[in-house]
Amino acid sequence: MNSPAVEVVDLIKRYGRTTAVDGLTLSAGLGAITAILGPNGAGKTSTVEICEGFRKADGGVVRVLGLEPGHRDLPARVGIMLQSGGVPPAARVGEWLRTTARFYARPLDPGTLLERLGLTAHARTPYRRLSGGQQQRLSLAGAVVGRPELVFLDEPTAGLDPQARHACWEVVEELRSCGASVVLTTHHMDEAERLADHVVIIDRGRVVAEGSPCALTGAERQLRFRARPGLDLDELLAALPVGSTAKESPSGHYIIEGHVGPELLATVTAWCAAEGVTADDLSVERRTLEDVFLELTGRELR
Ligand SMILES: Nc1ncnc2c1ncn2[C@@H]1O[C@H](COP(=O)(O)OP(=O)(O)OP(=O)(O)O)[C@@H](O)[C@H]1O
Repeated sequence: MNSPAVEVVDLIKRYGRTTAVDGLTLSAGLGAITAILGPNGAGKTSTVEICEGFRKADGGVVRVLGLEPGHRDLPARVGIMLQSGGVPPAARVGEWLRTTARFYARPLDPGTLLERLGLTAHARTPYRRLSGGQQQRLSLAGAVVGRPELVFLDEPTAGLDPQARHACWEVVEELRSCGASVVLTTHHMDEAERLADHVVIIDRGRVVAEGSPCALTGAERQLRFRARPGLDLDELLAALPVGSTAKESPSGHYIIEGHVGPELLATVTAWCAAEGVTADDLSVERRTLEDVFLELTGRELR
C-alpha cells in the first residue's frame, strides 16, 4: 500500500509554557485534498509549518512524502503557500513567477497560471503594489507553478472576493485531478465541504474529529425555519415525536432534529398555524460542516 502524502504521529509543539500541538496524529492521503479546520489558536499553522520544515517539533514523528521535513529532496516536490509573504516586495509579478518556474523540471506555464488567477493585467506590477487579494493569488501561483506532488496551502482564500475564491478552488481541484496531494487549512466551512476529500478538525492541539465531509455531517436531516424570536419550544416539543429536539440558535432561527419525515413536518407546520406563527424559509437539510464544527469546538471566542 502507498504511504500517505503526509503522516503526523503524536506531534508535540510548545512555545514556552503554551502547548500549541498536544499529541496530534493525522494523515493526508496521496492524491487527495485534506482540509485542516480548527478555531483560532488550535495549532493548525504550527502543525503545517512543522510539516513544511519551517519549525521544529518537540515530539512525535512527521513524514512528508515518506521523508523527514526539511529533507533536501522535498523543495523540488512540494509547493508551499504561506499565509503572507514569500515574495520579495519589489519583484514584478510575471518576472517572479517565471523565475520561480525555472527552479522546477516540469513547471506549469506561468502566463497561463497568471491568466487563470486574473493577474495578467498586473504582470509588470511590483508585488508590494498589489492588493492583499492579488498578493494572495500570486502566492498560490508560486506554490503550484512547479507542478508539485504535494502542496501546502495555509488559508488560501482568506480575504479573497467570491470570483477569486472560485478561481482558486478550480486551481486546487485541477491539481488533484493531476494526481497531486493537497493539504490546506481554512476557516471557510463551505470551502472544506466543496473541496476536501478528508477533513480533520483540531482543537487545543488535538484532533477532535476526522472523515469525509459526508461522514462528518452524517445522514441525519434537520428541519429549519425562521420565525419571531422566543417561541415556546417546550410546547412545540410536546407535540413532536419522542426523541425530537428543538433549539433556537441564533435568535429567531429554529432547528428541529430527530426523525425528520412527513409526520414531523406536518406537526411543526400545524403547530405554527395554531400559534399564528409564520414559519419562513422552512427547509429540510442535512447538518452542515459548520454545525458539526461548532458542536465539537464550542462557541466561545479564542
Ligand atoms: N511563535 C510563537 N510563539 C509563541 N506562541 C505561539 C507562536 N506561534 C503560535 N503560538 C501559539 O500557539 C498556539 C497555536 O497557534 P497556531 O498559529 O498554530 O494556531 P492556528 O490554529 O493556526 O490559529 P489561527 O486560526 O488563528 O491561524 C496559539 O496559542 C498561539 O498563540
